[in-house]
Amino acid sequence: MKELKIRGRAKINLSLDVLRRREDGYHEVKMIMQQVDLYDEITLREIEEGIKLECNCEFIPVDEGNIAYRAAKLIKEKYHIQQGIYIHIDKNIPVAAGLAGGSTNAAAVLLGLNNLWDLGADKEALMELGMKLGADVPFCILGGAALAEGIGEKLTPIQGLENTWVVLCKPNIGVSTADVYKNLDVNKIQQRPDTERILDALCRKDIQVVAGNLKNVLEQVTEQMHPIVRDIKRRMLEYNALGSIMSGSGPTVFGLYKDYNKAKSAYDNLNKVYKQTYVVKTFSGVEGL
Ligand SMILES: C[C@@](CO)(OP(=O)(O)O)[C@H](O)COP(=O)(O)OP(=O)(O)OC[C@H]1O[C@@H](n2ccc(N)nc2=O)[C@H](O)[C@@H]1O
Ligand SMILES: Nc1ncnc2c1ncn2[C@@H]1O[C@H](COP(=O)(O)OP(=O)(O)O)[C@@H](O)[C@H]1O
Repeated sequence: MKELKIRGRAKINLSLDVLRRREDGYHEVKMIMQQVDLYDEITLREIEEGIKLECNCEFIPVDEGNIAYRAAKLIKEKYHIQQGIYIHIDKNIPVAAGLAGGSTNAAAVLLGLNNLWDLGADKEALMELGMKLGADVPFCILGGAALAEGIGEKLTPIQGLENTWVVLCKPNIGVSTADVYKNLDVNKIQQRPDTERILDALCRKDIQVVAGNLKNVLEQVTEQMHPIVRDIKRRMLEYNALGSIMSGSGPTVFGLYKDYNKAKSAYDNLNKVYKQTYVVKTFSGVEGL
């Protein structure tokens, strides 16, 4: 019976703009996504039949409610695979945090099973399949850094933030992405990110300008429900972050640092109050870098 281990990494949004609400309730976005080296480890092991999932974290579903389970089901159906699969998720990424924890598990299952079963699907085909599971799944398959448009599935790979320290801090609350989008009034967005400016600064590797222009239009919505988000952001800046915003629909707030000692000091201070605090590097999408 074959076995494979694969990492599913978290993402942050360096910018997040919402352009309009579509008829189907989804929103058209324009956002800059960046993977970070905080990951869940997924083990895939062949079994006789069916799909069996286990996770070291007791409060996420282990049946069809788990997006990784649904990813395995989808690929088994699409490629008419009879062989069963056991999935183990060793979870490090906080749940319902705005870091694409579930999406990255689904992406890892699609990438891993394609490999384990020699299905020969290219990344594009897997991304198309991933789209059926969630808007963030295609990016988690692509990896690295990208400009995401459409509902998040139209991806253009870009120069990302290299060798940058990221402090992530999640207060002890979970946020539903659907609720945040529901509470957003697209006509009342006051300040939008200057996406082109950030893209240009990324190309020039000018982290100061990137950090100075971070902007997420969902922040205001989540902040209203959970004012603690504003407080963490204020503290992140107090602890010398070059820039700080909320990631995705939140509630995780991240800060960018060039200097490890400053990042570590911010981590030490925030970790005294918020147990789900991490200091990690940006991830370029290539293993071993
Ligand atoms: C906000 C973002 C930013 O990267 O990330 P997270 O906070 O989830 O990490 C994404 O847009 C989230 O993507 P993802 O979490 O995959 O969304 P899905 O599971 O497809 O959708 C969950 C719900 O969010 C809303 N939704 C999602 C994406 C989108 N472009 N417009 C929406 O309105 C829909 O109500 C949908 O039912
Ligand atoms: N493999 C998974 N990992 C994390 N959460 C999952 C998973 N499968 C299903 N979920 C559910 O999806 C919801 C969103 O979790 P998550 O993907 O971590 O949020 P976000 O997209 O904000 O990062 C949670 O309520 C959780 O119970």
